[in-house]
Amino acid sequence: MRTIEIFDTTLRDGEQSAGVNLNTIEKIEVAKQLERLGVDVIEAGFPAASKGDFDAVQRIGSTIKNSSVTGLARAQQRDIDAVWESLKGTAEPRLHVFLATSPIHMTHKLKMTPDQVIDTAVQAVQYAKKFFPVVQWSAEDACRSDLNFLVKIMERVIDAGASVINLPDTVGYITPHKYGELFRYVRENVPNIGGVKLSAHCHDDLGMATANSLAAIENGADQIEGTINGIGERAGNAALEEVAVALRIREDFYGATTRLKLDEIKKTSSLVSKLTGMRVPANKAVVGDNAFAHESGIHQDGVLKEKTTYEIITPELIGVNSNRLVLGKHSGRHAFKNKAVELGFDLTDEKLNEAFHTFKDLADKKKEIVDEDLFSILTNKQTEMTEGVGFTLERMQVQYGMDNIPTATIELKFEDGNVTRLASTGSGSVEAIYNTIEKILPGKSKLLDYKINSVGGGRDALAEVYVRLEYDGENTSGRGTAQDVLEASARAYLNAVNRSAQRSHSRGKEAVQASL
Ligand SMILES: CC(=O)SCCNC(=O)CCNC(=O)[C@H](O)C(C)(C)COP(=O)(O)OP(=O)(O)OC[C@H]1O[C@@H](n2cnc3c(N)ncnc32)[C@H](O)[C@@H]1OP(=O)(O)O
Ligand SMILES: CC(C)C(=O)C(=O)O
Ligand SMILES: [Mg+2]
Repeated sequence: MRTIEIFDTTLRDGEQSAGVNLNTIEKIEVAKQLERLGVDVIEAGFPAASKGDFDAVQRIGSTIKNSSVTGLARAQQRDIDAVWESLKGTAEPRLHVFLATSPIHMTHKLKMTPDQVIDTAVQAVQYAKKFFPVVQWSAEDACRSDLNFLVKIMERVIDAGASVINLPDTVGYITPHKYGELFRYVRENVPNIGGVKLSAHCHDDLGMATANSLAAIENGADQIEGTINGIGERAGNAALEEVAVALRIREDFYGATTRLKLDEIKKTSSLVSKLTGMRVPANKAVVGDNAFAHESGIHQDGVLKEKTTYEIITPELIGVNSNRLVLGKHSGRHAFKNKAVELGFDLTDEKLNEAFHTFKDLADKKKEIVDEDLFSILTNKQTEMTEGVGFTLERMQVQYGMDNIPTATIELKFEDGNVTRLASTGSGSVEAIYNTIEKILPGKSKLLDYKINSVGGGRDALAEVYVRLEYDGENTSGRGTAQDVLEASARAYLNAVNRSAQRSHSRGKEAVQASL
């Protein structure tokens, strides 16, 4: 049985999803969960893109021990240096460097001739090899590239030292049969390809990312790139959980496996969904809420008689816990801590204690506490921002009546301890809240997007709100959880503003350090 390496790019290509913006603490949590899932490589970011990306890659590189960590670079010394600076202390620093090879990209975007593209790619790989033991080179837009040109440039970058070659379907254009042919063709025609790993990187613009990845495996790909829940640029990337579970369920056909611990899939999916605010559709393969639900009589009858009539994947395979009722208001710290560990959290005693109090408060108000509630409480605690930056919601009162104008009165505490209380109206309760908050805040803000989900089920479920804002000219996003939708809405707004404040705070600290 062949083992396919899994290259996860949730934190790089996945974070390129419109509206997704993870901070360093959140990225570290995702990376730790990817490590538990057992991915071979974590692409942690694009260090040259920003100071925030650089820091996140550096911190992930020093935190993660059981997966390789890599960073993306353009074929430029500056970008390669940034990846090296961020990863040089790690056990096996890896570089992922790319350059487009399709006529469309070379002509219109890079404004380079094919020969210039070859020279640039070769120089970048040669330069990178001075530092990195493993260099992966990607032919961006490989699937719209001329085959002979691909063979020629691959031969040159392999000579220059690239040991992994990725053939991305950057715009999700190719079909499974053609993608398979591409892998076979380069294996048979690039003279120095022996010993080089071939990687597939698919996008889902035509809904074929998983099928294309599997076709690549059938035709000799050694590594599959993708993201959790298939998030990513435009329609997203190949969903790694789909590829891995397809390999397991159709082992008979593919004869290939991965090192993933499949029972960590559900947890990883929930974490990525929660932190990015990108909800997994109920009908999504493998991780959707309905993936194991049987609705119609004939199906239910079949499943009751024999599960395999309508179930090809068991919930247990991906770590779905059928025992949903776990803790209640009479539970103590030990049971809570056990459950936190079982759910994959490693909080400090102090944070665990704070999370326990939040759980107890919720248990007083809510009939049943389910895994989703605990997951939400613990993730919020684990990814909580540094104390003392931003604004705190002290009090809120909202008046709503069908014949009245909704009015919100809000008290916010500033970083320096000052408290401001104001009231304002709006056409609805949430708008009244946001108008009031905007009046109090010193910066100028504009709401760009608002989403609300319930956590778990039942009429007393927690509400989780995601917002995207422009605050002081910068795009930011935030999330808030509370039992009341209005409180969750206010908390999400303030969380977005505080994340923006924290970024300016870090920039300010760096400027002071640089001037010393
Ligand atoms: C298919 C993919 O997913 S590619 C990865 C996409 N990810 C990102 O873009 C990460 C976020 N990006 C950024 O922060 C910025 O775009 C930066 C910091 C990388 C670059 O910013 P800027 O220097 O302002 O350039 P800008 O983004 O406007 O344009 C990209 C430039 O890189 C060039 N370029 C694009 N790809 C490559 C490459 N692989 N190698 C070398 N140059 C490249 C473009 O031709 C363009 O050059 P030009 O300025 O000479 O026209
Ligand atoms: C940078 C490369 C690998 C990429 O993301 C793509 O081509 O889709
Ligand atoms: Mg991509």
